[in-house]
Amino acid sequence: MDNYAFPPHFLEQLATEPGFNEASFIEAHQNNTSITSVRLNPFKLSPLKTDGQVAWCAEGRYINIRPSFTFDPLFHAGAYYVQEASSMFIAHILQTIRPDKEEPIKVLDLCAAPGGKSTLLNSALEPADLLVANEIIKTRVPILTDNLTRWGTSNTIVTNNDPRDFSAIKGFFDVVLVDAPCSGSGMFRKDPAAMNEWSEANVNLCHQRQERILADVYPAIAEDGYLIYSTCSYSHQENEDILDWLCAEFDMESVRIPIYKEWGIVETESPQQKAWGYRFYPGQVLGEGLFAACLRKRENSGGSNYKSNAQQKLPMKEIEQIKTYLNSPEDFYLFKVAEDWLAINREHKESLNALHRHLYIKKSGVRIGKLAGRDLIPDHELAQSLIINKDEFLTTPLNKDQAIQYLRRDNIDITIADKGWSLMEYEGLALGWAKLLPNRINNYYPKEIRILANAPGN
Ligand SMILES: C[S@@+](CC[C@H](N)C(=O)[O-])C[C@H]1O[C@@H](n2cnc3c(N)ncnc32)[C@H](O)[C@@H]1O
Repeated sequence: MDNYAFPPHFLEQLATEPGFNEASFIEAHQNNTSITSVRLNPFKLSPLKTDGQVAWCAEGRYINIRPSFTFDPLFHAGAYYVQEASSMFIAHILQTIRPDKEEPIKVLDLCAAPGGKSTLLNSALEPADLLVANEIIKTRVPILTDNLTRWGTSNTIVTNNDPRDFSAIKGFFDVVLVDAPCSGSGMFRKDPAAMNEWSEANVNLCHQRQERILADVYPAIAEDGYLIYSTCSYSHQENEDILDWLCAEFDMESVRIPIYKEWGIVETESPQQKAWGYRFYPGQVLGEGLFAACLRKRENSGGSNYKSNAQQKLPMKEIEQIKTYLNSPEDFYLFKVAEDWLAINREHKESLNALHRHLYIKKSGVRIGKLAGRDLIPDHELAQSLIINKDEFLTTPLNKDQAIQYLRRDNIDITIADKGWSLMEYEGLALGWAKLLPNRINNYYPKEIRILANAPGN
């Protein structure tokens, strides 16, 4: 942090926050030891070596020495997501409000790219639950879809909409996460240059935008449904003041989240409505700055009947063929978008139809591929999914060097005798497809996500 200093008045304001420890906060920002953490994919077990447990998230792990994730095939296979530890607290909130998983729920992650909290939420959901991950900025949608594709589940829909578009689907979601765009002071340690860009004027602008986003999405929350609100800012205006505004403006009650003292998280109360919030300060927690809170909606915003049995007419013969590529095909609703076949958990057919009427859908369930006569041209999503019936395809195990060659779309140093579409695997996890031919291998790893960087040390 040598060439950077906290913005004027920043520390004075923070010093007035109950539970804030100024000395440990300054030290955590000066000693330059950044903390690396990852979250394991519960659906894709791997031999990743880690060094410690994140206290508030079962799948969260610390890593002492930050490796090059770009050059780890397990990362590309979706075995884990590199995520700052404090953010993983959102899973603890979800578990608190949903202790049993009897009734399926619909969850919206409204500000979702690049997908850290979407994959976090998704890990805690069952196939019969639905996750809609939305991102307003079009250019940020591909990273979100790529990360969800790697995660492998088939109960997600990705949309590219403004929050106001969700006001049309009244009472649709049982849980809405608004991980709001904010002034970002919680990331000063990871990105000290952001200190020079921070301003009180921007905090005020963020506050206004946060109110607008929340007001827009509020009708989409079901009666008795939950709003989880989070920022990576320390500013009162973006945190407790927003809770006061939500409780005053809408019929919402604050939900208290159980925490252990050893976690180092500070519980706060908003000045007027006494709504609980949870603050994470570097130096006091093993993570970066975060604010999170949970509110329950008490009113009914109305909402129409979202049932729709609209069904595409599709050739039975093709459906039967597509089913052979899936594990438990009876669990899925199969449909087509242009020439591509897709599968989503059967329970989500009506939701998909309802959302389709109001939103721009960028990904739904798993894209299986195109039929070309009696052959399938398989999609990358199918390779990385949990629903693929691997018995229908060849598999080619790769060592680490070969996996990196594959992920670069380079030629792979390997001798093969087979012919046909093959899953290219590393440590038992699929990276993507290749077509094995008698004298060469056609590498079908998607160009857009191939490794471009030079290997460390080169
Ligand atoms: C804090 S980031 C989200 C990080 C993400 N939840 C994760 O865990 O990976 C906030 C997101 O809000 C989006 N955003 C920016 N302006 C917005 C707006 N007016 N309405 C909704 N989302 C917005 C940004 O593009 C960004 O992806």
